[in-house]
Amino acid sequence: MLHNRKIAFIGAGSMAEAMISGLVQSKKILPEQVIVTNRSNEERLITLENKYGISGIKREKLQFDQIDIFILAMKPKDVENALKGLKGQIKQNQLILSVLAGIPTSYIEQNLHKGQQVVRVMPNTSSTIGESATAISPGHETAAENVKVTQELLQCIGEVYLIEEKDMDIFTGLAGSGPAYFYYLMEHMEQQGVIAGLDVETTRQIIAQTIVGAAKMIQQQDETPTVLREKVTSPNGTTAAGLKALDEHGGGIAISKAVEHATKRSKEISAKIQDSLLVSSFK
Ligand SMILES: NC(=O)C1=CN([C@@H]2O[C@H](COP(=O)(O)OP(=O)(O)OC[C@H]3O[C@@H](n4cnc5c(N)ncnc54)[C@H](OP(=O)(O)O)[C@@H]3O)[C@@H](O)[C@H]2O)C=CC1
Ligand SMILES: O=C(O)[C@@H]1CCC=N1
Repeated sequence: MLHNRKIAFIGAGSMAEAMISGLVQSKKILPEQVIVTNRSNEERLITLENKYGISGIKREKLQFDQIDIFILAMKPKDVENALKGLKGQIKQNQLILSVLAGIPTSYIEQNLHKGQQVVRVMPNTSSTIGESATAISPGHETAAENVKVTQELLQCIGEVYLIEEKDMDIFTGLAGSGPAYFYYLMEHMEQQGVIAGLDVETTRQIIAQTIVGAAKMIQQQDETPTVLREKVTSPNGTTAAGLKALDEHGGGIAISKAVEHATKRSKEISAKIQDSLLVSSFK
């Protein structure tokens, strides 16, 4: 299904690079199939071109009619301008994927051609190594075949979950932003290893292996996190002391709040963009 399809990233930042890296590494997508463009940073296009063997093309030189799938990868604040520029260049039968947090498919549909097929997707930066947890949610006009194409494409960068669009905010709070919570946790664990006299590189690898092991236990053993946590925790042992400190310092609440606030921010971005659409429809 993906054979020979041309994929163009509109936006060349962190998320575009993570996806490009995963797609090319998967070998299911050839570098020749991938094009990336941005607003103005030509040096960035050259860097991506050299690193991944794809084509970095200035926007004005992009042959829009040669593209099968566009992936919108700019910040939400830039989407209005980006869509204005795109509308005059694309056709109704070209598939649009959007990775933008908080931007509903309806907003993109209303700013492109009538009948434009749009799929909202939420990958994370682990796409870089083919380990993303990615959600997809098709818009109203999107044919089943294009949902399959999207699934097949994004399976190249990790696991894909087909969800209802109303669940995109919580998915973003859990998985889109999720890697950052684990890196934050790792930063704090690492500090303690170094304070205790370990070298930073060794500490980092020990923590990474500990997290990989715990994640694989959840994936491979039919046990809940609670049961697995209890198995680590000996009465009056080291883990009990660590968990007591986590509880006393609000560790559990802090993690819940991180997910809650990221989810809330995704909803706020949606509300803001929908308000702006409402205002412009009254102009
Ligand atoms: N980073 C992450 O972990 C994740 C991000 N996302 C989503 O991905 C999107 C991009 O995020 P991220 O990669 O971090 O952002 P970056 O700031 O790293 O990159 C944004 C890119 O968009 C380009 N751009 C801005 N306006 C336009 C335009 N009108 N036409 C073409 N390109 C344009 C910029 O080009 P230039 O530099 O030339 O201005 C830049 O290349 C966001 O919407 C975010 O919600 C989703 C999941 C995870
Ligand atoms: O921070 C952000 O808004 C983006 C969306 C999910 C991860 N990064």
